[in-house]
Amino acid sequence: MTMMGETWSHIGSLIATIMFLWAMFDKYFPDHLRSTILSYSMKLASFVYPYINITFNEFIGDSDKYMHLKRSDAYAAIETYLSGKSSGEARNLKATVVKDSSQPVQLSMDENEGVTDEFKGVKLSWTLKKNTTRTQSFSVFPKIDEKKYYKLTFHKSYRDLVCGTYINHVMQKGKEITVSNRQRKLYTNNPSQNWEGYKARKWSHVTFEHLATFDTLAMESKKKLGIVNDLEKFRKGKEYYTKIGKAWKRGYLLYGPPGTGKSSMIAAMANHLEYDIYDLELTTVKDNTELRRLLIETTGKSIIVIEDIDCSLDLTGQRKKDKKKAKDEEAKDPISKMTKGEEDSNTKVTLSGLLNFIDGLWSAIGGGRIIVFTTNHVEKLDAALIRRGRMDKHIELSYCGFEAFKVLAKNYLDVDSHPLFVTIGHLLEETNITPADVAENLMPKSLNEDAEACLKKLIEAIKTAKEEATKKVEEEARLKAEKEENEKQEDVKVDSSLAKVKENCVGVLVKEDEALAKEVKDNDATA
Ligand SMILES: Nc1ncnc2c1ncn2[C@@H]1O[C@H](COP(=O)(O)OP(=O)(O)OP(=O)(O)O)[C@@H](O)[C@H]1O
Ligand SMILES: [Mg+2]
Repeated sequence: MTMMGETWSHIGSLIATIMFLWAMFDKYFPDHLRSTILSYSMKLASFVYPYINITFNEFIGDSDKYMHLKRSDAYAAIETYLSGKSSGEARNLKATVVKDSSQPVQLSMDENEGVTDEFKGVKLSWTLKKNTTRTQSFSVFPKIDEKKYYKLTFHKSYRDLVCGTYINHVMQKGKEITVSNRQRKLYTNNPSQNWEGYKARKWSHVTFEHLATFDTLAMESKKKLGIVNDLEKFRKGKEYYTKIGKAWKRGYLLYGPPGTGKSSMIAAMANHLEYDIYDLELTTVKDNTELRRLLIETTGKSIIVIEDIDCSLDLTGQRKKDKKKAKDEEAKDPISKMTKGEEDSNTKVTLSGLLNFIDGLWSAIGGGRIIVFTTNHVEKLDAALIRRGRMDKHIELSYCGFEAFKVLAKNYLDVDSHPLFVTIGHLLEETNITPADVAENLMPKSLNEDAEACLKKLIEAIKTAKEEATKKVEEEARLKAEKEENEKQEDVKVDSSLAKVKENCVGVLVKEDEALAKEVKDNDATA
């Protein structure tokens, strides 16, 4: 279609141009005849060449001002969309190195090559063209100006389909391919003393390569499905959030004992949504201003994580502690404290600072953002920090149940069932053991260790954990009883000393009374 189309295009254009010029410049043509000829020349051109061409330039903007030229998003999307088709069809290909992509070398068709595409049964043709013009510049050598563009050619009867649906489809698919090829990043914040200077950055990043997914995550399937659905709703909810006038963000609080999968779940979320992760280490953030500067630099489609929020900062006690410290210091040096006290509250990341940024305007910039806090001690957190609306979903990651064990057995040993599963099921009902410990025991330590050996190893580990837990409970009960006994004895001691004191007091009082009575008697006698 391309070669033939090109030929007919030229013939059609030539005939139409001749007729057009003839009608335009022949002064003997009356006006009405001239317009009839013009209309017929267009129809003839369209009959000879019934195709429509659309061009997409590589650069958009003011071509006289190179600084103002911008690579067109549409061109980039078309290039990505066609890259798969080009490598199969085109004979001359061009290889480009793409940074931060899972496919670092992208193949696209070279200039003057063409590929065909099919959409809803309609055939379309794409060609890559280049216009080269020479412009005189101040330099001795003329400047060569190259303009590349994609040309889309299709039959005129599909104008509505192509303009209405196909072009959008190409843009969307192109962007989707870019996103799926893009390697995701794990960012960590740099201490602020490294923010200034050449190439200084607030965030450093590495390629995010955690392999955890919701399939490998061990937890009850119903709970897992609930979380996946919630994430899906969020991902597709851009319009909904816009409609209700809320920033497109969602907060998750993950809580539970160490080794129950909080960090693994964050990785699974990022892999599911194909989002980047910003791992925010709050202890290295000096104050609220720094926190704001860091958050403003985060991009959309990302998960901002603050792990162990209760340890990162004493968020609840911070203000109380500051006040106490301020009071003590003020007592020692009242004058200097007048200013220093105020300074203190500004030189820390405070709970209210953190809340402001979670709710703040920055979160509305760009694409969707997820904020995740993790903690081992949910009871320690300030209610304001985790109230619904800030942390929309609270997810408890808990000890390993039978369902979670089955996921781990499948992951680590590739077994769906085994006679030992029954024993393990009973033991797990009675024992608190983390998925991390179960996983550790299920992992074969040598080539000779088969599934059964690993399951037996796990049974032993659960039994040991059970015994240790029983011992711990007994020890705790013993300590409690001991403490109570000590307290009782203390009480008895206190009571007896109180009684002695009372006795002494009574003795003293009686003596005083007797002395007083004697004095009165003596006085009376003298009188
Ligand atoms: N629910 C789980 N599903 C699958 N693997 C798990 C799960 N929980 C723990 N693991 C395994 O244990 C390891 C430690 O888990 P993870 O780091 O996610 O725990 P955590 O809850 O974040 O612990 P901490 O509170 O100490 O940060 C993981 O690398 C993973 O192999
Ligand atoms: Mg963790």
